Amino acid sequence: MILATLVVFVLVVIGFWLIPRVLSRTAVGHFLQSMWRDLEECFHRHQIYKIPKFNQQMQENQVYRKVLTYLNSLPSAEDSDFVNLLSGNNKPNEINLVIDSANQVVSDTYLGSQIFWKFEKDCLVLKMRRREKRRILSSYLQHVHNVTDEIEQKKKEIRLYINAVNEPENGRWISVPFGHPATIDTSVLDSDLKNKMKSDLESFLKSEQYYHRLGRVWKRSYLLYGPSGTGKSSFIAGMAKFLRYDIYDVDLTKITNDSDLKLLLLQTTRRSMIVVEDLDRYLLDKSAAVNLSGILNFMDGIISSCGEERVMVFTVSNKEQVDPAVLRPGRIDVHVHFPLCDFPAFKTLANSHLGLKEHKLFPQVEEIFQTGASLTPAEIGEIMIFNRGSPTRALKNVISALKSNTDSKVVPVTSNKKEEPFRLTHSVSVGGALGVPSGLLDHGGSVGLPPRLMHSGSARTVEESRGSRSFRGESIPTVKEIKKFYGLLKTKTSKKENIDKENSRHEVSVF
Ligand SMILES: Nc1ncnc2c1ncn2[C@@H]1O[C@H](COP(=O)(O)OP(=O)(O)OP(=O)(O)O)[C@@H](O)[C@H]1O
Ligand SMILES: [Mg+2]
Repeated sequence: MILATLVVFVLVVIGFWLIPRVLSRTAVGHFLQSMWRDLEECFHRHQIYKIPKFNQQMQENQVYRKVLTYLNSLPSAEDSDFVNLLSGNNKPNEINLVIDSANQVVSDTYLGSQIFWKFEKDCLVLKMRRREKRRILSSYLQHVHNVTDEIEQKKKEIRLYINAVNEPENGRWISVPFGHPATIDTSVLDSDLKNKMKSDLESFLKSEQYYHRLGRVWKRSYLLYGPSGTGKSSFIAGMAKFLRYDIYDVDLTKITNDSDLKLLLLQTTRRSMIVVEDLDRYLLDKSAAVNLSGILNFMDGIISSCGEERVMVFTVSNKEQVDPAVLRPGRIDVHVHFPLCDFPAFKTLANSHLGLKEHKLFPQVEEIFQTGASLTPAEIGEIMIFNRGSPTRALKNVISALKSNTDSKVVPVTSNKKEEPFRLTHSVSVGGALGVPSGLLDHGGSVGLPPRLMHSGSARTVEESRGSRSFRGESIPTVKEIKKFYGLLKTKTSKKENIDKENSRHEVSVF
């Protein structure tokens, strides 16, 4: 008797444990579940909303499109009975799951409430409990809108816009897909600084409500400053990719007057990055079509006249030469300094360009950096790329170029400007002074330099060739020569080079 009771008890326990598991994995279970759900819903009054595919003018209803995108992103979409597998629009290798629209019901949960979406012919039907609609309807629709926006933003192809001469058919901007490979992570900068920039951009993206609560327009401005070839433009590419914003690259030399500049800005879209490169050089040009007040109006005016969700980025070689009115808090929110290469940056470049984590020549390189020698990351990067077949030769050439830089150094241009007290400034300084080793080139000094650079100025000296540094009778390339050789030089205008080379500090100042 006791044994029989025990057996029954064990069977009951197993039954209770087993049956739900079996049911949850079988079609019978699925059927029973949906029956139960329908039965439960029978006891509630429901509110139905229809979202037609087309509006009264037979144009696509944007709400329908957004809801469809939202539904396809739900985890329950994957579990729905019929799912189509479709290739991506511009990416044939990508496979997307898309709910088959034939009479399917997709359920969603929001703030603890069950919501049902039904696909009908040319419309979507939203069903929710009537007593809950007041509590959740508007915030649920806002949630659908936000999620869809985020998905579309992620999928969006970034475009680069450049201002052309006015063409009535094409407008002021000509655009191309933006395929620059640089990211914030590939920039050789102090990692703390990169993280600060990322979190600054991230918090900007999430701050719409915050800005509006303060009565401020949702926008942020950045000043990237540092010598030519320190990675400012590449960083802009990284920022745009991080934000997934289009870039509007304003070429001020094509602007005819102040109102022309304003009109140009009116034709930009939200969620875009407006970039003005080399602002210092433009402001110094007395024949420029737009003067300082025009630029200030442009910096402020964009906010009110062209909408929100904009990031503005200005680059300058030398911040000291820019009128303080341009840089004041409110016009520029964040200052980012792009320094010359220091030893840690050199090691990062050696790792990424040559695959070197350590090398017997590193101590020599470090010593030379400690003497105060430095080159731009662009200069060091190009030497490494050119010699990537032989890391040792690459390092020897870097050492030679650094040595020549120390030899040809004039009195450092230093700034006495004091930081304003309320700035949050992050600094990483480059250190000391040590001797430079000799006899580092194994194949006659310039082996390993790009061929164009080997004979470009071999007979010239520093005095004869402005900006070209002489080393053992051979010319060491300037960044401009290297860029020209690799087709990297912009045709715009000549650049004032390496003005504040000795000021090798990373800096982010947040106002
Ligand atoms: N900090 C850096 N990190 C990674 N790459 C860099 C860095 N600095 C320069 N480079 C490389 O050097 C080249 C030139 O850089 P970039 O054009 O971004 O410099 P820039 O500061 O904008 O110069 P300019 O003021 O002359 O416009 C690019 O190929 C870039 O990849
Ligand atoms: Mg640049």
